[in-house]
Amino acid sequence: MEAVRASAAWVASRSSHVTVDLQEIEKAVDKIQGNVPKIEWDFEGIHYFDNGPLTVQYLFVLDALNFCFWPDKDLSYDHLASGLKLALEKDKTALDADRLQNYTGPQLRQLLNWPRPLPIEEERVRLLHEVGLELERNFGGQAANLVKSAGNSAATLIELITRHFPGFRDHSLYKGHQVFLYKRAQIFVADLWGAFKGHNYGEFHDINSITIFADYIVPAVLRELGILKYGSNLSCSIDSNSEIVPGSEEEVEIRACSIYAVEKMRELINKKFGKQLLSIDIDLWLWSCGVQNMALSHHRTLSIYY
Ligand SMILES: Nc1nc2c(c(CN[C@H]3C=C[C@H](O)[C@@H]3O)cn2[C@@H]2O[C@H](COP(=O)(O)O)[C@@H](O)[C@H]2O)c(=O)[nH]1
Repeated sequence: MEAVRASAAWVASRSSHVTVDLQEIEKAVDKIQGNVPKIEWDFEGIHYFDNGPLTVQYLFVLDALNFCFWPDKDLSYDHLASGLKLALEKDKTALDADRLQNYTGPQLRQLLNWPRPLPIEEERVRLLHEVGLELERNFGGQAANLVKSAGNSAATLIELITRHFPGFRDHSLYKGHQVFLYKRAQIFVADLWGAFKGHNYGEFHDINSITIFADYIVPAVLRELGILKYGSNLSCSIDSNSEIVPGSEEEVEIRACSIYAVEKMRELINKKFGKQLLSIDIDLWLWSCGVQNMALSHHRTLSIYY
C-alpha cells in the first residue's frame, strides 16, 4: 500500500495540529526491547469462522460496517462482530448478496439484535446494498470470489475493493493533495490473514505492505504514549468530546500521523532488533490496549470510513 504509506508521510511532514515525536517512538521501542506483545486475531472470541467462503462473506460484510460506534455509548465493534456471527449461525443465508441488497434499517438492527437505531444507520444500510449489488454483478455474489481474483496479493485485493466498492474509498484531500487511508479495505485483508492464519483465503505474499488501520482508538493510544502530540486547540476539542469535522486538517493529520508513526516504529524495531514485524502486529497490540482502557479520550468524527 505504497499510496497509503507515501501520502501519510506527506501529511506528517506538513502537519501543524499533530506532531510525531520520534524520540518517544525510540523510548517506547527500547522499553519493550522490540518485543511487541503478540495478540491473537479474535482474542475476544467474537467472530464467525468456519474455514470456508462463508467466513469471507462474513468478514467482508463486517468490514463494510466496521465504523463509527462511539455515538452510541453502549455500542462497540464487539456487538457488530458477534451480532453478525449469531445471525449467520441462525441462518446461513443471512449475508447472501440478494439479502444484503434488501435490508432496511430496522431489519439490520434486528439482525444485530440492537434495540435502537444504529449510528449513521442510513449509510450502513446503503453500504450493505452496495456490497450486495456489486458482489452479485461482478463476483457471483461471493466475497470469496473477490478474494480469489486478487491472486494472493494484498495490494491487488485492496485495489479491487476500492475500484468496485465506492464505500471503501477512504481518502481525503489535504492541502490540495489526495491522501489515501483505506482503513476498512486494509482491515479486511488483515482479518482474512488473521482468521485463516495466512493460508487459503488468508494467504498474501505481500502482507507486509499493509499499514495500520487509522481508526479512532490507535491514535488515542499513540497520544497516551506521547508519540503523537496535539496542539492546544485540538487537545481541548478532543478532551471535551467536541466533534472533529470529517476532512478537516485536524482529522487527516490525526489519522495520517498515526500511520506514519507506526511505520517509523516498525522500521526502528526491525532495524534495531533484526525482526520482520508487520504493521498489523503493532496495530493489533495498540488497538487491544486502547479498547481495554475505558478512560482514553479519542477523537470523534462522524465518518463511514472508521
Ligand atoms: N486499528 C484498528 N481498529 C479496529 C480494529 C478492530 C477490530 N479488529 C479485529 C481484528 C482482530 C481482533 O480480534 C479484532 O476484533 C476494530 N477497529 C476500530 O476500532 C473502533 C471501534 O472501537 P470501539 O468503539 O471501542 O468498539 C472503530 O473505529 C473500529 O473500526 C483493529 O483491529 N485495529
